Formats: sequence, structure tokens, C-alpha cells
Amino acid sequence: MGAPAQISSARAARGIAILELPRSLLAGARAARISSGAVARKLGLVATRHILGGSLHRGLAAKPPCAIAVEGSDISVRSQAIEVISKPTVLVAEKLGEAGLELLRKVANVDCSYNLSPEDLCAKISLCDAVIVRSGTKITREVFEASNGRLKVVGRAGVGIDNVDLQAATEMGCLVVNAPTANTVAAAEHGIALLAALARNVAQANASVKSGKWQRNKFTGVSLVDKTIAVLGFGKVGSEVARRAKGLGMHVIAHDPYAPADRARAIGVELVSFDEALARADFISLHMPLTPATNKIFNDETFAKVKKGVRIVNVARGGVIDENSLVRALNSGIVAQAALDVFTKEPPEKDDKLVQHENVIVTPHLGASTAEAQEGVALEIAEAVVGALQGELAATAVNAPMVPSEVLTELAPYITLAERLGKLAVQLVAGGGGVKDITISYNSARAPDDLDTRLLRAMIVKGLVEPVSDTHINLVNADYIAKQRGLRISEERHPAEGTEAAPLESIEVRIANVESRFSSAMSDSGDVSLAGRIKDGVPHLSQVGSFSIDVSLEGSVILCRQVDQPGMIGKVGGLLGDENVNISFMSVGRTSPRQKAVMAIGVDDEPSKEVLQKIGSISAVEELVFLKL
Ligand SMILES: NC(=O)c1ccc[n+]([C@@H]2O[C@H](COP(=O)([O-])OP(=O)(O)OC[C@H]3O[C@@H](n4cnc5c(N)ncnc54)[C@H](O)[C@@H]3O)[C@@H](O)[C@H]2O)c1
Ligand SMILES: O=C(O)[C@H](O)COP(=O)(O)O
Repeated sequence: MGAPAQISSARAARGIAILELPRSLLAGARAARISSGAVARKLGLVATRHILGGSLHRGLAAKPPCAIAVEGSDISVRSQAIEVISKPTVLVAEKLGEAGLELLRKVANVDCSYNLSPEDLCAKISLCDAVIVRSGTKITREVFEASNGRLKVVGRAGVGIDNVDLQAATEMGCLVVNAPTANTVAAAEHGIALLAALARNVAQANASVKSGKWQRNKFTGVSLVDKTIAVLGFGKVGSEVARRAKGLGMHVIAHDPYAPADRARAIGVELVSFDEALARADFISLHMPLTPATNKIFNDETFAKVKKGVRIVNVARGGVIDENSLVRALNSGIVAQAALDVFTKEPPEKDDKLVQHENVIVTPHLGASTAEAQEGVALEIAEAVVGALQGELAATAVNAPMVPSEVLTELAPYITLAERLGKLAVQLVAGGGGVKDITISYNSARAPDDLDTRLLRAMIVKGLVEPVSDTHINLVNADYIAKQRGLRISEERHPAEGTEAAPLESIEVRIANVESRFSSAMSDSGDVSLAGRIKDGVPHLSQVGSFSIDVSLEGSVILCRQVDQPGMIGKVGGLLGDENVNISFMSVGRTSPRQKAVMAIGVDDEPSKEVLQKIGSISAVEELVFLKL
């Protein structure tokens, strides 16, 4: 809380009012707040909040000055108008490197309290402006609620943010920031350490010798050189693992829906489909995030596709493997060995079948645990938390859009439309990735400067990227994420007929230089292309490739290209009806009567593979795709 400051003197020079505050008063202060709107206006501070959250705030935090310069020449300011705010409190709930702590201590009171129970954390949190954690502390909705609105920043000293309730954070206006780069090499090195240890039975042999045995034949291993390793998830960690595996003389293949071909080429890595990676690999190294799409991506079905005797390393997230399936695959010899750093539940139970399996070696989530990585992570997160406390837009923010409420209200349906178009567009791209060049066209009757498209662009990026990422995307981080992933996004404005009452007539998303799973989604210019609009307040899909359609985007969508002829709607509707799949909407777009037509069917439930196959085998149907929303 603040105390009124005494202004020791004030002077004006060339339209700038300088308010001088006693230095002693500002020692240790993190900010000075001009608490009276009237005074602020008198001083010509049009954007008081900006000054408070921005330059004034930051300047004081970095080095308390004794003067504040504000525009305006009227300096009849009462001392009560300025308030000095004490340092924020940052709770460091898990061990953090010294460099980060030092940085935090410059601007904050730092409370290092490790191993707090959930109850103790809730009891403490209402006294904290920020909290910093690793993967071992859960910041749940209860924690946010217990903070009574004081908690403004959560810093995750690492990459994965699955231990923070982002929805609750966003709802409560709390910014969450992470440290996505500093532990990359450590995680990759740990992956390689586990790979070598696995191949040469290092852990088992070590335990055997220490127990007094000398079993040289029992621990004969396998060589790495000339073997094929599949890197699944060719992001930051995966690329570093690939580079190192090349150095070990391995043949490296990788699968990643967003893998940049040039990066793969530069490292000498062959990009392949998921199934091909499974079929060819002697070793599999997992580096994808845990998302709904990757949850238990290794299951009985997947293990049935691997080369018998494959060896698996997981330093990503335990949840990407169905652990019961892995036990079965190990017991049957389908998987020869596994090395695991991460588990669905951490720590796992003492008698966990996987942990105790003789062909499994384990470490307690040590991927990021090197002295160097922890110093780097500590600095990266401390900088992000300090910046966030000072009101800066954090580059590694993972939530919390900041948009004026009236803009949000007007754009609300278009925000949903934008995200859904992104989500559909990426599903139309054929596997193997390559999504790079995206063009967004806004068709609007409004003047070009009367439409803030940042949020729409962010939501399209969210729709495109979130299905294959554990990064949560919003206005704060969308452009950063897009840049990191090498997405080139261009925006176009087109004047449209219509009233200026609606901000937009339609939005079109085009993805260039890719192939489509549904060739009719390709526009004449060779892009995957989709457009949508708002009708009666509801997002609708209005265009697929060069076919005009009209289907409400509330459930999922089946797109089906056919030779236009009578009875098609009945046939398809009948097949879906037999399966109890409710159709919410149906629309047919055609080039001309009895020629090609695209039928779009909105469905409330996901149809089975069998019924989709039946629709696909109707003789007039030429291609079909199911798109989830
Ligand atoms: N064990 C540890 O201590 C440790 C340390 C660091 C990172 N990690 C974990 O490793 C993972 C990767 O980290 P990163 O920094 O490389 O992240 P990243 O975002 O740079 O890379 C992840 C990659 O996975 C790809 N991907 C998404 N879905 C996929 C799928 N279905 N199949 C294949 N690839 C897919 C993404 O396109 C992306 O390129 C994260 O889950 C992270 O939490 C663990
Ligand atoms: O997501 C991460 O950064 C890693 O899993 C490391 O987690 P940790 O900070 O708990 O070591």
C-alpha cells in the first residue's frame, strides 16, 4: 500500500512539469502513483494508466529517480496526489537459481518458501504479488481464489505450464509467464544420456556391481551407430536431440506437424509421417508437448505399429504414453526397453509396475536439472516476472489478452469465428506440416483504421497452432508464437458492401504452399482457403476453396465433394441418422447444376470411422473430410 508523498518542489520548463520528490521517500519504492484523475488531467496526462503502468512505473523500479517529468505546464499539484507504493512481494515456491533471485531482490521482497502444502500455499498467497514455481507446485483455481485478487503474475521457471490453471488465471486477470528456452539443451542432453544408458544397460549394471555381482554377459547392450532414431516433436528440444544423435552416427528421422523443412534439411534429418516413424525406428525419442491431441498418443494401437524390439526414451511428458499399454508392450517384447524421465503422476507410486519393470530405467524429472540450465531458467523467469510486475507486455506470456472491453464486446462473435477458421484450416492441410504462409483477408465496410484486427489475427494463430502445441495463445503472445514457429502472416483489407454497423462482412484464411487433405479446399490460386462470416450472431463457414456454402460453426463439420445429383442429401443424412449423429446444418455449394458440388454438414456428434467410410463409398462422393471444432 502507498503513503502520500511530499513534493519538495515543482518547476516547469518548456511545457514539462517536473515534480521533485525527496529521494529518501522513493528509496525502495517500486512506483509512484498519481492518484487523482483531476490532477492527472491538469498535468496533461491523457493516458494516466499508461504512465502508471509504463514508463513512470518502470523508471522508478529500475532506479528510483527523485523527479518525475510529466507533460503540461500547470504544476499546482497537491502532495496527496502522489502516492509511493511499496515493493511487491514475490513468493518463490521452488528452488530457483541465485542469479534470478538477485534480480528479483532488486525490485521485490522475495519470500523463498519451498515444499509448501497446498493449504500453506493458499494461506500465503494473499500476501504475494507474484509466485514462481517449477513443475512440482500446482497453481490451482483454489490458489487464485485464495489470493483475493492480489496475485498478478505466475512465473513458471520452465517450459510446461500444465501445473498452472490457465483458465482460472485468465479469469482472474493474472498473467502467467514461462521460461521456454533456457532448459532446451539440458533436456536434450538428458535425452541423449538416457538413450546411451538404455542401450548399454548402465543403470542395471551399476546396481548389479554395487550389490556385489559381476555379470558381464547379462548386460551386453546394443550399439547406437547406424541405428535409426525417430524424434517425435521436432521443436527446440527435439532438434537438439537430433543434432546430437547425428553426431553419434545414427540415422535420424523426425515427425512433427509443424517441422520446418529447412531446419530438418540443415541438420540432415528426414521428415516422415507418424506411422512411418513408428515402422522404421530402432529408437524413439519423445519431444512433443502434452496436449489433448498427444495425450496417450502411445497406446496399444500405436505399439502395434512399431518395429518389434524398439527402445523408447521419454523426456517430454508422462501423459503422452498410456503407461499400462507400455507395460504390456514391454512384457510382450514389442518394446525392448524404455527410459523415462517423466510420468503421468509425479512422483509415481513406489510399486508402480512401469518404474519397477526390469527393462525400464527412470529418473525423477531431471531433464532441466543442470546447474547451467537452472541459472538460465532463473534469469529468464525473473526477467519475465519483473517485466510483468512493471506492466510490460511479456514476450513469454501465456494468457491474458488486454483489449478494451467495448472492442471485446463488438468483436466477440468474430473472435470465435477467427479461431474456428484457424482450427479448420490447419485440419485441411495434409499431414507432414509445412504451414508457413498464411494470409488473412478482412472484408469490411468500415474505414481501414476503424478495425482492430490484432485480436482476430491472434485467434486465427490460436486456432492454427494450439491443436499441436501446449502453448496457450492469446493477444499477448500470438505474434511471438507465430514468429517462433516461422509462420508468415499477412493481413489484407478489402472494402465490402454492407453496413458499417458490423465490423466485418467476412474473414478469409488462406494457407499457401501446402497440400490439402480435401482437394476442393484449394482455391484457384493453389492455397488452402476458407472463409466465414457472422449470421444472426453465430459464426458460419461461407466458403471452402471456390465453393460457396453456408454452415453454422457450432459443432463439427463433414465436407464432402460429390457429383451434384438428386438424393445425395437424403443418402448422407440417412447414414448419419442411422448412427444417431445429429445434423445441425447442411449446405451444398456447386459450380453449376449437375457438376461438382461441395456438401457441408454440421454435426453435433463425432461420426464413427465406419459411417464416414460408408459416406465416402457412395458412388457420387469423390472426397470427404471430417473437421473437428
Ligand atoms: N523432462 C524435462 O525436464 C523437460 C525439459 C524441457 C522440456 N520438456 C518438455 O518437452 C516438450 C518439448 O519441449 P520444447 O521446448 O522442445 O517445446 P517446443 O514447443 O519447442 O517443441 C514441441 C514440438 O512438438 C511438436 N508437436 C506438437 N504436436 C505433435 C505431435 N502430435 N507429433 C509430433 N510433434 C508434435 C510441435 O509442433 C513442436 O515443434 C514439452 O512438453 C516440455 O514440457 C521436458
Ligand atoms: O517443462 C519443463 O520445463 C520441464 O519439464 C522442466 O520442469 P522442472 O522445472 O520441474 O524441472
